[in-house]
Amino acid sequence: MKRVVILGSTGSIGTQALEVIRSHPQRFEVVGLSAGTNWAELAEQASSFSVADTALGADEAEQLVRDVDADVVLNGITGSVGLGPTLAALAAGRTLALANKESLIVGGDLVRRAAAPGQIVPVDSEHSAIAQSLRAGSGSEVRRLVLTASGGPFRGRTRASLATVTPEEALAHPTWKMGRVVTTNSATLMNKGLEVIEAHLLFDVAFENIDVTVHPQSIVHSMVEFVDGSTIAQASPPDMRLPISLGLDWPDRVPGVGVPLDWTTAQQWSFEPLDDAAFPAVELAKRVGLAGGTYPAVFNAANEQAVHAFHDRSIGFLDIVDIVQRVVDEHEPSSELSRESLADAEAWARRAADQLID
Ligand SMILES: NC(=O)C1=CN([C@@H]2O[C@H](COP(=O)(O)OP(=O)(O)OC[C@H]3O[C@@H](n4cnc5c(N)ncnc54)[C@H](OP(=O)(O)O)[C@@H]3O)[C@@H](O)[C@H]2O)C=CC1
Ligand SMILES: CC(=O)[C@@H](O)[C@H](O)COP(=O)(O)O
Ligand SMILES: [Mn+2]
Repeated sequence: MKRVVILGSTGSIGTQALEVIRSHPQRFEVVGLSAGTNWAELAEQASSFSVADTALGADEAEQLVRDVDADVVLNGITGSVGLGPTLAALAAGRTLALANKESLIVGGDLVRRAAAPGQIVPVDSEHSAIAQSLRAGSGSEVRRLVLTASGGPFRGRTRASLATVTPEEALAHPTWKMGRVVTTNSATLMNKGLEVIEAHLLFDVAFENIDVTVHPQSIVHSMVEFVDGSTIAQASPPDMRLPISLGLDWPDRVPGVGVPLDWTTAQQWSFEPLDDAAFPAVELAKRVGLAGGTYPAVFNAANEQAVHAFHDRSIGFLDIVDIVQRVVDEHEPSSELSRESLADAEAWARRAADQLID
């Protein structure tokens, strides 16, 4: 029986994790829940799962992780605000089932140094796919990682045609139902940029050996190419309950959690190159990841600011990545990597982005 704390329990990841747990009571027990501000839904969840320990906000979530004895902490918080809870889970020796990619990307080596081997289990579907594929070979046999991308709702569009798209259009993801920020990031391809950095940090593969291919069906969730030319991929219908259940019970698989593929439709799978001219976010992310230090924190913070401004209709869709690019270009990196230097870099980036937004 795995004792599980769910951070971000009221969100897309959190509610799906509760679905997995409810349907497998012999395997999992919820012992802690946290949300941002949605106290009513949090209270309902706590009552429904008989959970005594709950938290509101990132600081309380960080304390909950320290106080509650658990085997696994699922971090399903949105944004770099999840960094504190991520570090607390690692320090407490919990298995960290990580959906909150921003905490790893922003924390960088601060998070990597805090994690024991295998302590972080990726929940992000591409990184779960890579972790599953890596079981087919050893680390030294890996030549390349290939991240798949749906291409988002604007796949095939020219940059010029994207100037006037609306928040509603950006949220119409073709294959996944997710929270607002990650869905918007999928539309700008910032999500894929973030995921390239995430893959580098999780699997220690050089950026030059991490590629992106657009796969509109979101069935193949990513692939690993080995030195002998063999490529191992993980494929399943787009359903986050599968990577979530693996995050909770790694390396064991939870029977019946996902619906198998219907192979008679496999001929509809397609792959195509990413249009870097229309969607420059991935190339920018690789530069940011290579620079490291406080650059990823600035990259992500500027994006969080711009995404919120886009949804407030203060800026246009193309302004999001443009603002991120300009803030990154203005950044003077800190020489040290600490929670303080990261917080300072993020605060600077949010102010710089806000000046460009206003
Ligand atoms: N949804 C998906 O399918 C996927 C998501 N991810 C990643 O997982 C993470 C969560 O995404 P998703 O579930 O879609 O997001 P949602 O926006 O649906 O949920 C976010 C959760 O975090 C909570 N939260 C928000 N702000 C804070 C805060 N300041 N302190 C504490 N808790 C907070 C929210 O609480 P409240 O309800 O009170 O606002 C909510 O429970 C993201 O990093 C995303 O990139 C990765 C792959 C797939
Ligand atoms: C389900 C998941 O992991 C998301 O991060 C998803 O990858 C977003 O889809 P894109 O491939 O469009 O970014
Ligand atoms: Mn993903």
